[in-house]
Amino acid sequence: MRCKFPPFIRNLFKSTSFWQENYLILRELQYFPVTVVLAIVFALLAAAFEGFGIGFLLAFLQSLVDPSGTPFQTGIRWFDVWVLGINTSELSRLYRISALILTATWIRAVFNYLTQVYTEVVQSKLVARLRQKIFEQLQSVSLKYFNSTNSGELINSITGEIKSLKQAFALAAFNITKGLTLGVYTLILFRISWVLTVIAVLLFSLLAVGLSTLSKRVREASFAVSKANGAFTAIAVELINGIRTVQAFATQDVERRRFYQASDRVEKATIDSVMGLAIVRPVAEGAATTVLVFMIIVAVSVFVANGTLEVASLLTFLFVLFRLVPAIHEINGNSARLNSFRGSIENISQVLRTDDKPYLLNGTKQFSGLQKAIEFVSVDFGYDRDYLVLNNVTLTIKQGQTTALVGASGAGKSTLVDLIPRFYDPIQGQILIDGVNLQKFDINSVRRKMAVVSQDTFIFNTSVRNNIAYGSEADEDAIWEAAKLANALEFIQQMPEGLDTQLGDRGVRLSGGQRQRIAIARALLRNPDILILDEATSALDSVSERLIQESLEKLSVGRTVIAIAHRLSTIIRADKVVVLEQGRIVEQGKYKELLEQRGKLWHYHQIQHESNRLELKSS
Ligand SMILES: Nc1ncnc2c1ncn2[C@@H]1O[C@H](COP(=O)(O)OP(=O)(O)OP(=O)(O)O)[C@@H](O)[C@H]1O
Repeated sequence: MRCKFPPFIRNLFKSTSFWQENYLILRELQYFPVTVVLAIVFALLAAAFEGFGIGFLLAFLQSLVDPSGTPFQTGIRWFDVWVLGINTSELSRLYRISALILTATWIRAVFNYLTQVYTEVVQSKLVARLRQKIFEQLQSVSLKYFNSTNSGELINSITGEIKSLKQAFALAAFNITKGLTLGVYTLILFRISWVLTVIAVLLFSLLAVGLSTLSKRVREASFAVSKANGAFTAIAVELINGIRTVQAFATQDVERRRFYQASDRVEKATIDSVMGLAIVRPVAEGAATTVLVFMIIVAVSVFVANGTLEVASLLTFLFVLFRLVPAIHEINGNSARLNSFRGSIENISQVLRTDDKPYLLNGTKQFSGLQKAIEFVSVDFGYDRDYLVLNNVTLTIKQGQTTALVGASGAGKSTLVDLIPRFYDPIQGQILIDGVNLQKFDINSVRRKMAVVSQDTFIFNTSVRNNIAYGSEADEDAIWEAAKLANALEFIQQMPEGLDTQLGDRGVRLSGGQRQRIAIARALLRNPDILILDEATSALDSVSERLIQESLEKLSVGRTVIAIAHRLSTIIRADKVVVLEQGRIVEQGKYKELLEQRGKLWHYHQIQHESNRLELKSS
């Protein structure tokens, strides 16, 4: 079981604006609290030992400058006597202090190492969790979201932006550990001379305020970098996916321009961001060194001159200050770089946000199989609220029957079918399964009883075997049997490695007809209750068509079939034909009856009959 931070710690975090800005990312840290706490504890210990080292250095300098003076003491009796040896000789004390400085330094080095290791572990765990979180987000969000989101931009978020976020986290972790050391330095300075420390803190704070204005520019530029990267990835993905079309249309010049422009925009945005970033470091270094020199002058000319500061203390003060200034440089530089990653952090937060995305509210009822019918009751649907693609659709799809959908391109056939696996939900009306609202069902239990066969079926870049068995745990024999029933046996056997042949990206190594037969074999293994057939629109040769038709008939036996038909010849035997026109059902009934009515179906029939006749004549 995973343990989380106690509620009071979570509430403490939640109230800060930093937390609110980064909440969606930082909240993932709660899933590995032990690692986070260990990283912080090691960082604290490293800082503490840095402090001890410097404390002992002060003792060392005091012993050097004033060997006969009062020996350095911590106030802890046993430590002062046994470890510091306050009752021993000057030389022995010097050796003991040197040994302590060395011990503190080595222990600090070990804790520094552990801090680094643990922050790396936290980073990697955080990034892994964020990737999983994005996966879960993309799985749970409704398909509507993908209609309005560019896949290239999402790819950029999962790859590039996540990588930047990891870098950002590394910088933040570094700053926190350095910040702790800085805190220890300030405490030491405070002990040596509080007046000088107050002056130093004031001056460095002023410096930090000045630098934050510069950092703001970097932060803004980072948003432009993220945006340009997203747009560039989108164009690159589109170019690769559409390479055949680009070459076929000889539009390489247009695409080159688009690609180069997007690439130029990334370059420009990155240069802008880097320019802003580059200013911060030299300005910070120059200003900090000025403060440092000013502090030395004040310390020597005022505090040492009037005797309020011993030479040993001054030396330690300056030593700490010399260590402090580069630490401040690093923190400032890192903060500026961190700002240059703000765009990426914002980008990931945007993907993870749940309040601005459409979600499918899942039901709990388990679907065990269709008993009576799927009913559409006065269903309205539109991808945009102001344009209905389905208008007042009322339809009964009876169990065990074949229902065919016919209509012109764009009439809404695919959309109607997409509402059954709840890719989208109706805007008005409802869909009932055996009299129960579809939304009451656990949607995966419904989807598991469904299969879709179309020429667009997605083929994964893996073997024929894995593509056929996709979503089922079928054994070798069952896969061969499905391939045989799907009339895919012959071409699979002819492939160089049979079932183990890799099908390439999106199945590029398959013909349209072969792809469809793989889809049929896949559907057969799934043994679906409800089968959706989206007939191929592209022309297949008559042998392929016959093979596919034959295997579809085998697949359809005993199932509830919803077929989107483009060729009327394939649906003559359907139990019901539904004619859609501009999202409305204009006719439904048996094929023969509808023809006799001489309505819309008859009209389509005439057109197809005529074109078939012309085709025959020309051949
Ligand atoms: N994802 C989408 N986002 C926005 N509009 C869409 C989307 N898919 C389809 N449409 C629109 O919805 C309408 C119906 O499309 P649909 O794909 O359902 O028609 P169809 O009858 O299946 O057409 P075809 O026979 O050409 O496949 C069309 O006007 C189409 O532009």
